[in-house]
Amino acid sequence: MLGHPSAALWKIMKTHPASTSFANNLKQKAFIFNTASVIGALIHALFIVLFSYLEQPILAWFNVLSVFLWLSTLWSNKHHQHGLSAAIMCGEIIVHAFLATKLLGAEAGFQYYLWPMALLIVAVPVLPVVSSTILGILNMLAFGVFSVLFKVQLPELIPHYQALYIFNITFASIPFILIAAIARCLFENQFLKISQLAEHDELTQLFNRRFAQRMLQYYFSRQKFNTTPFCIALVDVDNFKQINDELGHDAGDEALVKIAQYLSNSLRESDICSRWGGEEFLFILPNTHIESIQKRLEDMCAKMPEAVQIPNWDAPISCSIGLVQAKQGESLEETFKRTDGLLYQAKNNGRHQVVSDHSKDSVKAKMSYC
Ligand SMILES: Nc1nc2c(ncn2[C@@H]2O[C@H](COP(=O)(O)OP(=O)(O)OP(=O)(O)O)[C@@H](O)[C@H]2O)c(=O)[nH]1
Repeated sequence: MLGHPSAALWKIMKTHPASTSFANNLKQKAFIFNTASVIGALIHALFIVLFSYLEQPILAWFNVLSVFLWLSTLWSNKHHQHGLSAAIMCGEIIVHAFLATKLLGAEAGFQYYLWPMALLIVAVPVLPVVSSTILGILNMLAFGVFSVLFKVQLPELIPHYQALYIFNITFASIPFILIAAIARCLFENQFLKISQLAEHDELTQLFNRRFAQRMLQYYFSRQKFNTTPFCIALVDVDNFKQINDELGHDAGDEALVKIAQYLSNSLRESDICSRWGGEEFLFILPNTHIESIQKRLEDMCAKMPEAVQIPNWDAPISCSIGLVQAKQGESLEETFKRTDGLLYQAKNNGRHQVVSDHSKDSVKAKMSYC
């Protein structure tokens, strides 16, 4: 069973390899790993020169091998074998840090490269979380052991050590910060994309019913402690079936998009305009009394036929609205039932109007050209 949302997403991506999320995911991983491969190969090429200068032939020759290993990860990245790339990089860094700290001592600072490696392997999801955490811990264990165990082996190199130490700390910390920044950007981007998909209606780009329901629950839960009034309006497009029947479903969709734009543009920024389903929309209007909002909705309703027009359709496109102000102590279901009842009245009264519970006897605010 897939309990966690990311597990569900992972399953979708695996079952539908052509999906955008899967392609984006591969692209992002390939970008991170290709960057790591190139930077890794360059730094190790630099180390060949450095170790030759320090007369450390074992380390110089090992770095020749390292350059090939890091370049070989470009091949595994190309074939989306990022787990293999991570294993090669991780293995190389551990052996390299071991050799360098053993031969030069921990003061040379080569063990610090284990930090960005640990971060890369844990932060970028190329291996299952347990394996990557174990590998990350292994890197950090190696860091601790090498730092404690290996003392300076070649005292004559001491004048170089400060420069070497600063060089290593710098080159180890740059990828560390970079990986953290990339991981954060990816997380934020993906979070935004997923929230956008989860909370918005695909056709109209308005908030969807799920989001509106959550917001309704939020405002109702707050109402117990807060006396700020808020209103709800249920908006239903009039005779929409005719548009679909006569012009086809695509023209109907086009009309819905235009209607949605018009409705949401007519509200304040703090109001929530959602697609409740089909040709029905729900407004949540916080911090507002019914007296002030009713006039605005009447205006919106009156101007709609002029504002919303689609090709080959001369009949006015209008809507009917049921509007209520939430009452203290009333449940969400009861309030919603009232709103639905007023919308029903608006339809029965001839459509293209706002009916609210503004006055005691449910004032009907009928538009001049109904
Ligand atoms: N094109 C399109 N049509 C939709 C969509 N969702 C619902 N509809 C159509 O909206 C129409 C709703 O019809 P009805 O419930 O009879 O309502 P109506 O014709 O608007 O009549 P009244 O509400 O009584 O004024 C149906 O034809 C649905 O197929 C959609 O996403 N796209």
